[in-house]
Amino acid sequence: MTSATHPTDRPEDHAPVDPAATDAPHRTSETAMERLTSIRGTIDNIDAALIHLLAERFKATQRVGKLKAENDLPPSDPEREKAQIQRLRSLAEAAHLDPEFAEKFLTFIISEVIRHHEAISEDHQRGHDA
Ligand SMILES: C=C(O[C@@H]1C=C(C(=O)O)C=C[C@H]1O)C(=O)O
Repeated sequence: MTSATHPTDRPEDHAPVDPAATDAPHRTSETAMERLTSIRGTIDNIDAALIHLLAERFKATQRVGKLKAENDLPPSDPEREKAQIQRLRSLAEAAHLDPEFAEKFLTFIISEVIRHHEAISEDHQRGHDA
């Protein structure tokens, strides 16, 4: 590979998000506690972003759950899940994240989504039976 434009070789796939994550020489005047506090600030921001992203994802999957219930579609779609797992595993590899962890994380989220879809479907059925 000669160029840096290959999808798995972009600089953003490798650059640390947090400049404080490196041991750059200009940071040596800081105490260890100052560095810890600074890095923890970054961790807190990332955790907040994860919560907001998950909230948006669940809003979208709730819409899918309603659509499926109204159209008699099953709560889960194993083929779609297989494709998502493959995609996230390769994104994880490119980002130097453990693909096993990425798969477990996605599987955990999807299992919660399916639980919601089953509940939406049962509610929908009950509404029609009443
Ligand atoms: C959201 C859907 O429903 C389920 C949940 C999925 C998910 O959380 O990504 C994927 C597939 C389905 O098992 C869907 O079918 O797209």
